[in-house]
Amino acid sequence: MSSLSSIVRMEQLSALISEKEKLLTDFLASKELEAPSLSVDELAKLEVSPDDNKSFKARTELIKATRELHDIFLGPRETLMALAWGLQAIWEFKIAEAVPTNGYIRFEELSVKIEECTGKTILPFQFQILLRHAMTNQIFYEPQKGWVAHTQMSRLLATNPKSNAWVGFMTGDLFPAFANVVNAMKKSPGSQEPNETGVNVAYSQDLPFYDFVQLDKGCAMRYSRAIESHGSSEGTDILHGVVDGYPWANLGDATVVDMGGNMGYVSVAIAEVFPKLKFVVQDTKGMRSAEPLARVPQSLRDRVELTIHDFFDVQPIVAKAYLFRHVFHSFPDKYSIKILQSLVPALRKGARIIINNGMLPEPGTLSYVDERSIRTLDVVMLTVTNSRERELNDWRKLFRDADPRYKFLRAWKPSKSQLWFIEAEWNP
Ligand SMILES: C[S@@+](CC[C@H](N)C(=O)[O-])C[C@H]1O[C@@H](n2cnc3c(N)ncnc32)[C@H](O)[C@@H]1O
Repeated sequence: MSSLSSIVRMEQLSALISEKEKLLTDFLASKELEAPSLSVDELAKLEVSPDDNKSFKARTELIKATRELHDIFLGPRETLMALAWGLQAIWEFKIAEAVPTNGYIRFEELSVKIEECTGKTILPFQFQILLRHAMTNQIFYEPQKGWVAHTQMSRLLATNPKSNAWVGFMTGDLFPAFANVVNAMKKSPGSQEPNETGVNVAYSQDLPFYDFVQLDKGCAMRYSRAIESHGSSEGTDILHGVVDGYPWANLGDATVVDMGGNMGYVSVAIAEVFPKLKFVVQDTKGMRSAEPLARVPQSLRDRVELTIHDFFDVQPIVAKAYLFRHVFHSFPDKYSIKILQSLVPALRKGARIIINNGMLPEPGTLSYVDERSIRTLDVVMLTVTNSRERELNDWRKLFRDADPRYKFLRAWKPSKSQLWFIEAEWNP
């Protein structure tokens, strides 16, 4: 945050916005690319990849600077109050699905359509309350008084099952947990137990998050799709983060055990590019319904196997490498150490432990977008599992505390990824 006087700061931000905006429009013109828009008839996303170094950086600087300028003009009280309320109702009543993908619909017709599709009664005036508020956040718009149409954001909710699951999981399943994280912190100060969290207080139950999620098939499916959505978002996409980010070919003809591998989409993506690798994807029983099994493409079924294994039990499979993607941030040290110790009986000299996870930075050293993303995830982990993201030295210590025969090898961040690789070797 700048300590400059506000006028100088506003001028500085305005100059930066116009400089970066020019840089981006020149870039788009040079590549004959269109600019994105919130209108559904136009381009959804700015086509700029991390390879276009300057333009990519200009975009993240623009996101930060326009947000800061917006908040300065809006003022602190209004900025605090402008939250995206109402998204839960939009998801629950399937309102986005009821709005035509490319046309308009009246509030009255929407009411009839929702009642037909969901059996739930919402009166036109209630739609007006919810949707006109959502419109202040660019979710839907009103092309003519009394009519509703999609913007890019609302249409995504209607047409992208993973984004839809993300919104449902966050606003439906986890919203009560976020509202109760403070109660959980007051009830069990400093707890490192996975069943003393905001989720436990919110739902008055004693199960750790992952067991709780699996009690209800719908919730388990929303959760899986939501993390898949997270895994395909900017900076965490599997191709750039995992497939290109690790030298998989160096493993040769090898078996990789993907521990806590959920529906197997990470292993599938790696297997598609590295034909010498076989994958055993382990997860808990509740994650093994017919849908995940069917999602392994036929052509890969001899190399990607979805199995059931609890990683707190002794690992039965001897393999060259064990992959943990987005797993350890869900477990406080006490439990992460147990996971690493349960692996020991299967380890042979030289076996690799490959972790793909967020890494906490020194404050202020990342771009605004990347820092916001990892700090948000840190809060989510605290809310649902009493765990946290880790700094580099925390990873070294984790291996040391689990067993001194783990040799920490290296940690690196692939250039197009927000996630890091952390690698250790079994060295008895
Ligand atoms: C955050 S998700 C990560 C999934 C996947 N690796 C990815 O990168 O998207 C954590 C996964 O760990 C699984 N999990 C949680 N507890 C487990 C346990 N005790 N044994 C095996 N898997 C577990 C969950 O079911 C979930 O699929």
